[in-house]
Amino acid sequence: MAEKVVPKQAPAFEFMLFEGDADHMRTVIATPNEASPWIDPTTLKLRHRIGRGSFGDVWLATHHQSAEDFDEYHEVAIKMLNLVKEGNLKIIMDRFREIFFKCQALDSVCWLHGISIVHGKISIIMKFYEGSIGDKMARLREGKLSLSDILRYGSNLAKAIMEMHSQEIIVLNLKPTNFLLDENDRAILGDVGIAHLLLGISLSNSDTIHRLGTPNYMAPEQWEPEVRGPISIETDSWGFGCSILEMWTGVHPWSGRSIQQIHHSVVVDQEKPHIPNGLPPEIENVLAGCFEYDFRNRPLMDDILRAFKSAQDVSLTGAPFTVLGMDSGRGIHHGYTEWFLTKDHLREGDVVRSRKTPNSCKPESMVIPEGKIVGLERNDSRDGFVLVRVHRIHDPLRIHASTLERVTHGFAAGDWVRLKEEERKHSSVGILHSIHRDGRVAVGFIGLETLWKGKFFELQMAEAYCVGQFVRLKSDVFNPRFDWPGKRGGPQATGKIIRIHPNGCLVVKFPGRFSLREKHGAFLADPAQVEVVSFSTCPGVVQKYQHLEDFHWAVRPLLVALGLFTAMKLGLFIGRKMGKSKMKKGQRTTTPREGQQVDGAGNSAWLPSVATIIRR
Ligand SMILES: Nc1ncnc2c1ncn2[C@@H]1O[C@H](COP(=O)(O)OP(=O)(O)OP(=O)(O)O)[C@@H](O)[C@H]1O
Repeated sequence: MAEKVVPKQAPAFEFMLFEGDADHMRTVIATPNEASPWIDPTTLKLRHRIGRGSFGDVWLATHHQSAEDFDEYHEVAIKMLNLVKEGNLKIIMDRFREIFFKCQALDSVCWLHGISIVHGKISIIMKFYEGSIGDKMARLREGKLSLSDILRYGSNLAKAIMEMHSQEIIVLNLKPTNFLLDENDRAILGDVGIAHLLLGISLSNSDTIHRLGTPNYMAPEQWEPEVRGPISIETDSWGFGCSILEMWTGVHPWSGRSIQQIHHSVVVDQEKPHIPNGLPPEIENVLAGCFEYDFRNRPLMDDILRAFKSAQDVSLTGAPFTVLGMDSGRGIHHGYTEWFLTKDHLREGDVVRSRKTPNSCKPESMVIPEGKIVGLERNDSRDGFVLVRVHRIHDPLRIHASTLERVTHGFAAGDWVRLKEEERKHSSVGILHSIHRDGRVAVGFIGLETLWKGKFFELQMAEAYCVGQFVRLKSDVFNPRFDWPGKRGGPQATGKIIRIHPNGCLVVKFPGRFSLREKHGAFLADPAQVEVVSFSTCPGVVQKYQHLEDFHWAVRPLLVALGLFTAMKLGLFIGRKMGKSKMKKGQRTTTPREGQQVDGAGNSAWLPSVATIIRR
């Protein structure tokens, strides 16, 4: 490829820098007396392009440094990001500076030299590595890696991603071409969270999907994080799982499908990538967890690393593979995956209550409404029994930790909460994802791409919703966040909750509406904008009947038919009675045939009135 040399002052560069120059940009990203990741673009010389991805191109370049007594240069890789709107430059630079300093301490993550603006594009300057796992796979005949390589690289990468998560960076773009290899054949995480860097920022090509990751590797919540999200560290578990499958099979996940088809499979149909046979059970089990639709049910990188390390140990000793974990049955425990249950470790002194079944609105059925942990059977409460002291029971109860949830400051993960101060940018009602013992909380709200972080005292409990409930828009909501269908002869339709996203977004179907167009369609609702409808809260018979119609569109035609049938029967019965009584009195005035006609006439008089009653 032709060698390119960066001009000292590229015109596009000046244009992108708010009428300024490189010095101006330096002041934007570095405050006085602070080390700066800024690299003067005139010291960079582009050699040739080595990669082209959805976030931009990667170039091999040289970085020149000189002083009076020395002049040296070294090879670097430069990721030139796609153009961003001018107003967003400072935000990205600020975010990069944060990532830059955080990554300096991480040894499994691509070494960053700094940032610059080359040809008007934000350019991340990195160490130049040997190549990527994607490149290595491309060189192999079937594109597959050996199991020992997969286990080794998998451990390297899980550790690297864990390091990123510990710095509160979500990578979001995990795939074999973003896994670099160093001179010791160690896998290094090559993407330092560029998608995270661009969260909430519109690119000039307005391609939002590519802003959020690479479609084949994207988790369900990654497609529309404000609506079906938020994205969280477990979003990376999905991308990691897809990458491991690709290394094992040599085939891209969802290979041959268009972006729209992948979206439909992953988000609408809730399909999971197929896990072929032959992987160690630990790996198969942890990968199955990576593809849980609700990210809270997925394993954390810590769990993934443990599974890879254990499989690596077993494969090194040559012993047969065994399954580790809570029990050999694995999978779902009372509606929660083992990965969900092991996220919070109980400690002595914790206040606990019985864990609700997922989507349950009935806390009153709890075995332990409130208790305090006074002992752990093992030091690690992940997989064991705990002793719980319950008010008015003399001896502590021995209970399995997985059936309990921690209550801190009155809140437990999974509770529905409302912000005390209304927020315009996002819904004020959401689902609590975690509460630390020191009162820090993380909540999923519609309208936010990531978890909202704050303190417990900013929240109050909100009404809980569950699957199967009927809801309608509140009467004072004139501009709902999402479209809501109207009702024939009434203002708002009532729908049934069929799913609840981790941010509290309700997925609602309208079984009371017959529409071929909407046969498979579902609507979304903001929990802050709807109210529950039930028989007990419907005032009066008419409203109760109306609610009955919400259950299925066939209720109304069925009742009309039933009404007509009853009316006919009643008409015939009365007609016959009247005929008989007239015959008894010897006042037969009509022939039986004529009598039937009279009955029929009586019927027709009944019909409209019955039909009117049945109609609302
Ligand atoms: N620091 C680096 N050192 C050496 N080669 C690199 C480096 N970064 C990237 N590459 C090379 O560039 C290739 C493509 O990288 P790039 O990140 O552009 O593509 P991508 O991963 O498909 O896209 P994107 O990350 O934008 O979604 C990699 O497979 C690797 O060969």
